[in-house]
Amino acid sequence: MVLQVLGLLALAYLIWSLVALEINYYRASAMGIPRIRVCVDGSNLLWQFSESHVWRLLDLLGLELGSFRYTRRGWTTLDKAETHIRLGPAWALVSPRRIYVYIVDSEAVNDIFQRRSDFLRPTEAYKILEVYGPCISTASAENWPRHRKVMATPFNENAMSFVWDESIKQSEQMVKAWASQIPRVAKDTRTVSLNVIAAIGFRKSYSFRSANEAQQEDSQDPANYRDALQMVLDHCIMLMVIPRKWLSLPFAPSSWHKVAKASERFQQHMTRMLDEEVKALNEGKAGSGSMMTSFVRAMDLNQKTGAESKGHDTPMKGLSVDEIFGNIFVINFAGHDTTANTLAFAIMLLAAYPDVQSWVTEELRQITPEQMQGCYTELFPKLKRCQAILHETLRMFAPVYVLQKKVGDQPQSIKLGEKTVIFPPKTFVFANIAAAHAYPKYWDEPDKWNPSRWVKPSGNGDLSDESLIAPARCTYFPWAEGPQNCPGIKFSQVEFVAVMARLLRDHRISAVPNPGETAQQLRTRVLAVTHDVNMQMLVRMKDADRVRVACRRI
Ligand code: HEM
Repeated sequence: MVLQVLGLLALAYLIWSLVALEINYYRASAMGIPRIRVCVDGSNLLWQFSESHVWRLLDLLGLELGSFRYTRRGWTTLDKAETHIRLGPAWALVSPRRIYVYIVDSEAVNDIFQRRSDFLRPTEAYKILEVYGPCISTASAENWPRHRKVMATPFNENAMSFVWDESIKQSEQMVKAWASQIPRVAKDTRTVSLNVIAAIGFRKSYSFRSANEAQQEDSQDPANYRDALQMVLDHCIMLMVIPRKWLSLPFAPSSWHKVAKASERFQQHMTRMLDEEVKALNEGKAGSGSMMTSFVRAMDLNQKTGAESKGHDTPMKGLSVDEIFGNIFVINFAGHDTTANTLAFAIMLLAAYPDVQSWVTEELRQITPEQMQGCYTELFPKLKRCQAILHETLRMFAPVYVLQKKVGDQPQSIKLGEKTVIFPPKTFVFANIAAAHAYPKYWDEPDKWNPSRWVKPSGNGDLSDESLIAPARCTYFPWAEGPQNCPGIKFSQVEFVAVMARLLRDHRISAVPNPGETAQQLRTRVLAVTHDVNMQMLVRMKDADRVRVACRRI
């Protein structure tokens, strides 16, 4: 009986899905762009839990299932520009639940980015980021400018000097550790990135510990800010999906208790920092200069405005305490793995291309190691080849592979070449980063990692006269574009360039060959590891440790 009811329910669900799919397919026809049907929606919870197992099985069986491949999480990173080359600069993926339009056309993408209130960020998809409170990524269209305004100070040029110096310091320690061991590249770049972001957040420098050393010290109670932050970020998916009070239930596994403890510790650190900053502010003192300082100064502005405008319906300014905590978490979350993964990809690619290392070292030999600390303003703009490594790595391995926008209750139109496309209400519109970065119309030999494509030679052989090439608008947008772009652009650029400069000035990275492996086979193996990625939240290598890397002084 129970089985019969379940069977009937499953059948009813199937029929309902097919009908909904056909209705959406028909609605999408009004746009006049190519359409592809998929029987299951990527946001379906049951599918999200089973997706990786289903795909593991299908991969094992070697089955190619036509449009079903568009149900794999992060399929765009595998597809790159292939579907756009076949179907054109815009096409629709239609599921029983929604219509998703993928766009690669640079003018249309730019239009979408500029029209923030027509093409909304689907904040409901980001709600899980509210581990410590509401934040910029989940703010409504009206509230978002208030969050964004407060972000200006922690990312100003003063802060960038600090990012530069801390990144040089961390990479110095990393290179020293690497000289005496086989480094674990992806883990160690995470540590560098974590230490830099923790130093900015807490205005305190932490020593670099390589992954090999850190394995031996695994504390149950991460007492300091950095260790608590590390545990929180390492288990952020768990913290996003399981409420903290469940993690500390008596019968929960001890690993859950550990994560709950770290999360509580992190909150305690933020509360203490907040109290200290409020005290400093009330005493007319300068504060620590950390992110918290600027957030608290903005909070004071809010309180002041609130007091003066009693009885008026003045919109809130600055951030509430919950929003401060929420934003500190989201900045750490958004800034940590994005930069760390990009560094890891770049180091692996450099190991595959020794000639590119020589090219960069040529630039770096113009400065001495002693010149690096305290010289952000002078050095960063000079190091164009180091910046080129970053851009070319992000072109091929952007951590965020699509940018999601959503049409509200009114239809919206965009120009697509000569044509006008009208998106029905509630359509999801995706600016396809992975495709734009691999689109042959925008890039020569898009599959080739070639950092020199970013540098215009000087003509007189003088490296200081070289310049960086700016690609056409919205053909390259790893940090998004327009008003809602990434506030951490400069932060990540400065950190990346500082690490490259310190690493490549006096050292060479190489991949250790397996017995009997030729140089060509080795390069092919390293490149295969960089392309074997997983897309849980961001693009990252599944297992960078499959390539043993050596770092030697030159
Ligand atoms: C290579 C490094 C990075 C890349 C490729 C990157 C990329 C992006 C992208 C594509 C977005 C827009 C997401 C969306 O609209 O859905 C974004 C937003 C954001 N990023 Fe980054 N990011 C990087 C580094 C950083 C760093 C270092 C920080 C901070 C320290 C940071 C903080 C943020 C924040 C707070 C947002 C939300 C902004 C808003 O909602 O207005 N990012 N990032």
